[in-house]
Amino acid sequence: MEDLKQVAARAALDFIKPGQVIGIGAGSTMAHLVNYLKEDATRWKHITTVTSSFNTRQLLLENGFVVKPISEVSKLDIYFDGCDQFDQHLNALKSGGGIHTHEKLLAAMADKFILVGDGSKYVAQLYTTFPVVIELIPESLPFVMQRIRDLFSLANPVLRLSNKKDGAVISENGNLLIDIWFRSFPPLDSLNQRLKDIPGILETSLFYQMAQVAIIAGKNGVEIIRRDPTYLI
Ligand SMILES: O=C(CO)[C@H](O)[C@H](O)COP(=O)(O)O
Repeated sequence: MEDLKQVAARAALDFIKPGQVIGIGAGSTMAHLVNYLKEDATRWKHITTVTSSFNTRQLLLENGFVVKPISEVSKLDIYFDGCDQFDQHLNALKSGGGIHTHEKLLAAMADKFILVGDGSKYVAQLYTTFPVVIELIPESLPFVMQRIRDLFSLANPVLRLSNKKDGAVISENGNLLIDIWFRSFPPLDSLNQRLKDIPGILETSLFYQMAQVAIIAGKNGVEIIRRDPTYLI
């Protein structure tokens, strides 16, 4: 039997047209999407894919899809991705994977950025159960830590460490990651800019008003949510 992530992934197929350039993000929901594309390979063999994720790339290649490097693409028809959590305005936290810089790049270059997930991801407003993650250049670590503590008195910035090897997690760009644990979120509309104004910080895992559409699978079926109700899908 399909679980809800599979149901959401299957519903995503309705948005794709053969021949399109499709971005696919990270996580188990995106793996289900790749599997569904593979199941109907004759229909989907002519799509070109681009991905922010090492694991998704491996899966796409194993299943015979064309995968273009991000560095060769400036525009996508659609970017699909999961998230940790998103709210009614489709603001999303994409903190778990630590690959938000590439994810945000793909989201920004897509005509449509579509969040895909099961109903547990959809919350009235974002909770601080997930951190906001920042990617920063290694040299800036002590400065950025201090500046975050100065700017946000109730924030706890924690360097992300690897549990599979000694030392810090190194991003795909050779940088460090800091998980910023907020007791309550500062206003979301200015949070990205306040963080990115700190020299050394490259990008944050808060996707503020970026997604146009969300596909959510719940007990009562699939719901399609648009950030702007007049947006044509
Ligand atoms: O945001 C993400 C990575 O940063 C993933 O998309 C998110 O963790 C969703 O994973 P899953 O589909 O397994 O629930």
